[in-house]
Amino acid sequence: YHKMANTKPFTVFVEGNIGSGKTTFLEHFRQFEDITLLTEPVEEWRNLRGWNLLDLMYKDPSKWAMAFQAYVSLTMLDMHRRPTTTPVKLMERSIYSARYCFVEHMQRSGILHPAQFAVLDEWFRFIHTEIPIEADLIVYLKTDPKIAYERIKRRARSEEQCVPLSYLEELHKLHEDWLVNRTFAECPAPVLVIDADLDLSQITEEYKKTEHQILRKAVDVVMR
Ligand SMILES: Cc1cc2cn([C@H]3C[C@H](O)[C@@H](CO)O3)c(=O)nc2[nH]1
Repeated sequence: YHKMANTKPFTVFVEGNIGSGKTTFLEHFRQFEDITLLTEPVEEWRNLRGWNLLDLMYKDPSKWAMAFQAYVSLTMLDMHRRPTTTPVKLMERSIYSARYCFVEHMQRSGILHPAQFAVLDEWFRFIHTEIPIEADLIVYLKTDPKIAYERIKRRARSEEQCVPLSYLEELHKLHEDWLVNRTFAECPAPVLVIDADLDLSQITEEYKKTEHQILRKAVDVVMR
C-alpha cells in the first residue's frame, strides 16, 4: 500500500466480553505491517499518577466506577482520535462498548448513582455528536460466558479474580443486545460475528476468515 497521510484508515473495533480473546485476536494481526493495532490501555487504567483505578473499581465499585469509567472513556477517545498512517486501524473496544456495555451495566445494577450515570451519558452524547468517530467494521468475538470465565481464571489478572460469572453473563447479554439482537442501541458499523469459543488452535482458521474480509475491505478503501 502507499502510505496514506490524510485520508481516514479502514477502522475496525474489536468487541467482546472480558476473556473473549480480543488481545489474542489483535496479536494475530501484528504480522501485517499495514495495520495499526490499538490495544486497550489497561496499563494506563492500572497506573494513573500512581493510582490503580482498575483495582480500586473492582474493590469498591460504588465508590470508583464513576472515576474509572470517566478515565476509560478519555483513554478510548484518545485512541479514536490518534492519527494513523496505515490503511487499516484495529482498535480494542470503543467508546460505544464503554457506554452500551460497561456503563449500561453499572447503571442497571445500581453501581452508578443515576446522577453519575447522567454525567457519563452526557459526556458520551457530546462526544458522539461533536467528534467524528468513524468505524467501518465491528468484529464481535462472541463467547459463552462460562468459557470467558474459565479463561479469566487461567489468565489470572489479579484485579479480575473476584469477577463473578454473573457479571460476565450480564455483559454478554448487553453485547448480544447491542451487536446481534440490535434491541438496545445503534451499531456504528456492520458487525462480523466470530465464534470465539474455539480454542487457540482451531481459532486461527476463524481469524483467517476475518483477515480476508478485513484486508479485502481495506484494499477497497485504499484503492478508492
Ligand atoms: C471501553 C471499556 C473497556 C473496559 C474494560 N473494563 C474492565 C474489564 C476488564 O476487567 C478490564 C480490561 O478490559 O477492564 C471495564 O470495567 N470497563 C470498560 N470500558
